[in-house]
Amino acid sequence: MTLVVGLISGTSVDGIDAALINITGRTEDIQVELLAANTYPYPTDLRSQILAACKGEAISIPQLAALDDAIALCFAQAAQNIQAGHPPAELIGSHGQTVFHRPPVLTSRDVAGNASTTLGYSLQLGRGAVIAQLTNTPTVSNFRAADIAVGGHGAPLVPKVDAYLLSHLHEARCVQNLGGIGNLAYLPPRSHVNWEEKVRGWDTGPANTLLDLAVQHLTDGAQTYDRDGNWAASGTPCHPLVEQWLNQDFFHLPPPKSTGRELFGWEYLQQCLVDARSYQLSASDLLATLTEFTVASIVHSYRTFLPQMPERVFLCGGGSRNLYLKQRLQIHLDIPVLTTDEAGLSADFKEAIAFAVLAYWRQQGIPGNLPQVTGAKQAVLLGELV
Ligand SMILES: Nc1ncnc2c1ncn2[C@@H]1O[C@H](COP(=O)(O)OP(=O)(O)OP(=O)(O)O)[C@@H](O)[C@H]1O
Ligand SMILES: CC(=O)N[C@H]1[C@@H]2OC[C@@H](O2)[C@@H](O)[C@@H]1O[C@H](C)C(=O)O
Repeated sequence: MTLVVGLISGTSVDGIDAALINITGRTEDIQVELLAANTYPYPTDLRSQILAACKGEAISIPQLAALDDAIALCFAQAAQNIQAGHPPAELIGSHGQTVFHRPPVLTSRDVAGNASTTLGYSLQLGRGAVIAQLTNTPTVSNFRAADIAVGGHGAPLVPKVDAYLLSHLHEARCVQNLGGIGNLAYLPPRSHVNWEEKVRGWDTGPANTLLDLAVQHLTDGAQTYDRDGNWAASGTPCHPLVEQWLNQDFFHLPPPKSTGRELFGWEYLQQCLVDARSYQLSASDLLATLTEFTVASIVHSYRTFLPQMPERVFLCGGGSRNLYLKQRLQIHLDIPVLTTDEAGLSADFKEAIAFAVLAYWRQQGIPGNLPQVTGAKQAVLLGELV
């Protein structure tokens, strides 16, 4: 039994998700017990600085260093707070805060069809050495770098954890994360020969980023998201606009693929607002249309790139609490749409749990990436252990 803390702040930049878990077993036989979980919001000023960096605003190297350590300090505090009242954790897995993500780019193809790509780059702030020092606990961080160095996207990394915690003996499942960005893990039945090799995963596009930015725009910053999707539910989606937005190259790229706020961020929303003008949409229609865009991008991704449709879909991430989004997905997919809570794994804290498991695998010498998901040349140990 190993007690591990997992920490992550995702692309929504809404705060640090922390989970304290007990791990037994290794891969096929791994089991996790969630002992404590909480979200610790960033101080407002720090969140603004992070969002500015994500937006691509200029930042000097001394400012970057200060931001890195301010984030590390918050992560260390979260690690300490989540352990209150429990025996001390043996290990911390800290994803950190993504401020930049660039997938590998295809540069050329030779006559035999072999692709040449530039390496991707993904920057997570909140250095692990500082967290290890402040918490006096071995810490694994910088999980994406090793996968990227062997040609992968460095994302998504959670599908291997999903595979061992959420796959079913006889049922093909999808786990759909609805964070700032959406991503899926396709889990074939475990009874299939070599089922692990048939696991798939990729980023589906925006989940909540555009919706959140639109709500902030419509309320002059008074609200940050559409609670339960109530506002969008009072509108009507504009289907021609959704079709137009789905023409974006990203949705037609075959996996492996990953994305971030660099593509589906503030500038993207500005273009959506311009496009929406010709349809004279009300605020609620705009939110319904952006919600439908998220739903359509997921459904298109499943129908185009999955080897077969799953029998059930399990949602996780903040968007799984958006009842309107969930309802629209259910209607379009026409298969049962549940949350991972209903499969025994917290929908709100699954990513934090996953980074605790990935840290544990790093310590145990077990690779954490799935090459068929990230596009890496090989399976590698993920993260740096301090
Ligand atoms: N009750 C709710 N109703 C509607 N939306 C919600 C609700 N709760 C959370 N959300 C949405 O979920 C978002 C946060 O989701 P989450 O914390 O999973 O994202 P993240 O982990 O930052 O992103 P990613 O997985 O892309 O890294 C919020 O910004 C909000 O849009
Ligand atoms: C670079 C980065 O932080 N990517 C995140 C983001 O948020 C969702 C999606 O895009 C996913 O690819 C990834 O996160 C999860 C934790 C993953 O690696 O599986």
